[in-house]
Amino acid sequence: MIHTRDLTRSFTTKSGTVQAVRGLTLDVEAGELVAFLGPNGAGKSTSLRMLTTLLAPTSGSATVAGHDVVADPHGVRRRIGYVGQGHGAGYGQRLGEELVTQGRLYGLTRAEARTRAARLMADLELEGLEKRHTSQLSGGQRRRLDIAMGLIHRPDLLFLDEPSTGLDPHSRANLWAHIARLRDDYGTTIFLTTHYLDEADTTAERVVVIDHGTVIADGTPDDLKGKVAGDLVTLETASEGDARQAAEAVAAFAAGGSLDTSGPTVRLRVDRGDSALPQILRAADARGLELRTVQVQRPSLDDVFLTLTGRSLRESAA
Ligand SMILES: Nc1ncnc2c1ncn2[C@@H]1O[C@H](COP(=O)(O)OP(=O)(O)OP(=O)(O)O)[C@@H](O)[C@H]1O
Repeated sequence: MIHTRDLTRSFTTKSGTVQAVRGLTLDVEAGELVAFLGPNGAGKSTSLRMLTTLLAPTSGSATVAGHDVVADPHGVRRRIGYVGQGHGAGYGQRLGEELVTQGRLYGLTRAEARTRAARLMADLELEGLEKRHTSQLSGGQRRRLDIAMGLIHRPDLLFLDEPSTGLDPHSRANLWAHIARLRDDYGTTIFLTTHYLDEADTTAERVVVIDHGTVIADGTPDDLKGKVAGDLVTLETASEGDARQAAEAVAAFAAGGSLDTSGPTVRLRVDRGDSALPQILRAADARGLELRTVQVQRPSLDDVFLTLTGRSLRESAA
């Protein structure tokens, strides 16, 4: 559905050339729900703008929904929906009219546009708001209207740029449920950016992390947590001296040497907590060390992000 090879984009500014995207190579298959993550300035928007034909690449190639973004931008546009960060809907119209007008712009007949609008209003819980002016909608309703606008022509692929930003937690949860359902009910491929890693974690089955214009990680949230951050094992011993001994005993299990002690507590990252734990317990036992508590925590996607980019996405969003 999306195939890019060495896609680059640079900008010439007064102070020199900015390489916004450098060699993006990516394959997304039909029906995937992919979260595209990266710190500020990583090149997400520039990539999205190239994939949606709003910006020409400097070099490299990309086919989106079967059409080349440079040779056949109209072909791409007919098959995709794009919901940007700003609101797509105008302010003067009523919600129902807005959707029908959008459908007409995509070449649907008025009857088709009406049927489709009614269906989308039902799917996105906008029923009963048909006559409401778009300026009188809540943030969540507006965002769902934006998504309905992006879907009116039944695209195979939907790009969403920060779909849930600015919404309260309840509306965000609702919106994500809608997004996941779109994929499940219609097989729509979804490619989105977000600053909410916990939401990407629960909704997207694939996460692509970009930094400095290139992909630095690509996998399921679980893969990335295992490979990149590792599980955190916390051992609570009886004393600081015991902690030092325990640290020595278990040092060999720490992935990439990530082990620290603080007071009677030892913390280490391991590739897989479930298989490392019995070995850690045996090693402590062999030295006659008493462990008061043992905890294994799966890392969050934020831990993965921090390990990969040296920045938390929350910091970078601030
Ligand atoms: N029109 C432009 N002219 C010059 N530089 C640009 C232009 N657009 C983007 N850039 C630069 O390219 C780099 C990538 O920007 P981009 O907007 O793609 O990042 P992003 O990952 O979307 O960031 P954010 O999360 O802040 O939206 C940044 O250094 C940015 O300043």
